[in-house]
Amino acid sequence: MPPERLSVVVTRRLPEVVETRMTELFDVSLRDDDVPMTRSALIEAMKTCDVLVPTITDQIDAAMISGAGDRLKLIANYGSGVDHIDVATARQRGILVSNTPGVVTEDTADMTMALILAVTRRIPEGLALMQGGSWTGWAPTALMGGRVGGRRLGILGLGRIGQAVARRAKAFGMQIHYHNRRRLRPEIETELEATYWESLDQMIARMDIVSVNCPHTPSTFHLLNARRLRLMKPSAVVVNTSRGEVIDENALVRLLRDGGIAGAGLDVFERGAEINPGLRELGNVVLLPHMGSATREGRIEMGEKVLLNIKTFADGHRPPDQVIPAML
Ligand SMILES: O=CC(=O)O
Repeated sequence: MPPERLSVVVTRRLPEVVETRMTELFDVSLRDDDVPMTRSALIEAMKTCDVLVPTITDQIDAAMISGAGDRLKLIANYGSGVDHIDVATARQRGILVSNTPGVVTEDTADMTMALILAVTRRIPEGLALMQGGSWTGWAPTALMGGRVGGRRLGILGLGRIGQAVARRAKAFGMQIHYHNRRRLRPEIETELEATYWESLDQMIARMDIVSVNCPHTPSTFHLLNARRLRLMKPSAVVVNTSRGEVIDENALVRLLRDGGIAGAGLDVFERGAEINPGLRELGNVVLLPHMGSATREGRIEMGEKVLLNIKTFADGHRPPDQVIPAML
């Protein structure tokens, strides 16, 4: 008898080639529509499948993991961040968790640069002028933004994505500064010409642009709180392509409204798609719908990573991208 195929539940629509390969390899349940599964549907699925493939739009909390069936052995997340999964409870229950790191690095760094340029060079205002048909021609003082070359960029979290941002920013002539839990090896600092700041407070008080590139964990929740945000220069700009929870969004809105900082570029929000109405009313912010890793190539590579994690597990080994609580 051929070995029984793993039963896999995928919570969202994935790129077609990924879904096709899933179907070839596993006994897979795919979605017809592309809306998040309800909590009760997820709970039901977790009682019967061997592998769950969730995304950031699924909250997989302790109660759901504790109530999962004995069959559930692997939560193979489609995405790099796993802050929506209670990894500690999964570990206690002997359920493995994996993610898709690496393949989102360059695309997310590109989007970070896009946000930095969009905010500092006022691209959305230019776009609105053109779309509104009200542009009357070149003018010496129209839509003057700030030059990025020579500006100090403070990267919060110089991991894979942070380093990719640093390489790009260096090519734009920016000065690279960073704060990280651990100082990086001297050769990396030399390659990036990056200055390390042990004190986040001291760093952000001196930066022209602050880029959030650390993951959201209990220790980075509201790392940029009201007090820290107020340390920033009034001319400074903050961009976030990581997770909304790292910034106290209400405090940020207040600060932007009062002119405490010059602008913000946000691809992620504290309450997901529930955008703080205050943010939408501000002229000095650029908002994107969490599309940092959204390239066709990247989304397929994420799927390939999920497939490899499940396949390796099915073959009796640990998934290559296993996440354990100590990593968070
Ligand atoms: O935000 C996207 C991811 O976590 O991969």
